[in-house]
Amino acid sequence: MASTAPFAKMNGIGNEIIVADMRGRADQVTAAAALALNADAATRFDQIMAIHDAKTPGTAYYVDILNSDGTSAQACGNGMRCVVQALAAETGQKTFTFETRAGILNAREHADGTISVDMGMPHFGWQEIPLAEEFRDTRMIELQIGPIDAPVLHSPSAVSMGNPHAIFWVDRDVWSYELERFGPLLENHPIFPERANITIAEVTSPESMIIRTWERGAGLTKACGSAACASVVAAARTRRTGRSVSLLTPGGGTLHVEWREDDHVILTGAAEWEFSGSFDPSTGTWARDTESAA
Ligand SMILES: N[C@@H](CCC[C@H](N)C(=O)O)C(=O)O
Repeated sequence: MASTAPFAKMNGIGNEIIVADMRGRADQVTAAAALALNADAATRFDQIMAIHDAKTPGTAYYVDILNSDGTSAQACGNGMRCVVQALAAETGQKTFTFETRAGILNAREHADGTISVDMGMPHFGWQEIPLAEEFRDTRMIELQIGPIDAPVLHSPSAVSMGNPHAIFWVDRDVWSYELERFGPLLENHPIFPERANITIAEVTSPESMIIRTWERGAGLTKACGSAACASVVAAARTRRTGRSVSLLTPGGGTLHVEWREDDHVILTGAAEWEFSGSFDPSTGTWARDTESAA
């Protein structure tokens, strides 16, 4: 294997993450490597979080995010928690400032091992999300799926958390919807020029909801952190919940999201290491560390 980089297979409450250590190197994880890693059951992932040397003074690292289809993403809340856990274990530090395509973000590991990531401010303008046509009010946009006179899902809220999200509100079991069928159609709908992450959300109280997400570039996942943030912001904007909400996700894990009065959205939850190895960032060829678990 040529010029390998260390990686850790991790998960953020079930969101499958590869944390790749690209520090001290000038190359990138290629789309071909992402596709190869995702094709192997042992390294199948939803996102790769590639940690690079910092580009901007005041930040510790630049984090590049790749979806399992090889495309780039601006934000990944669950992946950022995995990055923090890996770096905290290595350095003993508890707080970090990162740069991503979406901008600078801060994160902290708490004494109980949970991690909070400041996901920045949400954006609601149709050009910021982006949408393909003008919607003055993105709390509810015109979009539906299913029969025209009896849509199965309709009128989602649209939000940017650095990446595009559409939240469809439902009042019955989120599992009763065929998200695996509707997800790809909605992700690639012409209204979303950069595609979108598609979430079905059931509000269960002013402080709780259940969500399922079809992720742009990754499909159905066990959790999506930026979708949790987008769902809470959209729910609070439409007076469905308050600004501090716990979310049950498909993997059975819980995330907590607080939309602070200063407009920043804080995502809190757990992260878990599974095993470590090394890989070729240009091809995805990999080997497991011999002392690794599982
Ligand atoms: N799993 C992530 C979101 C990943 C990015 C997304 N698929 C996109 O392309 O925007 C999370 O935890 O936020």
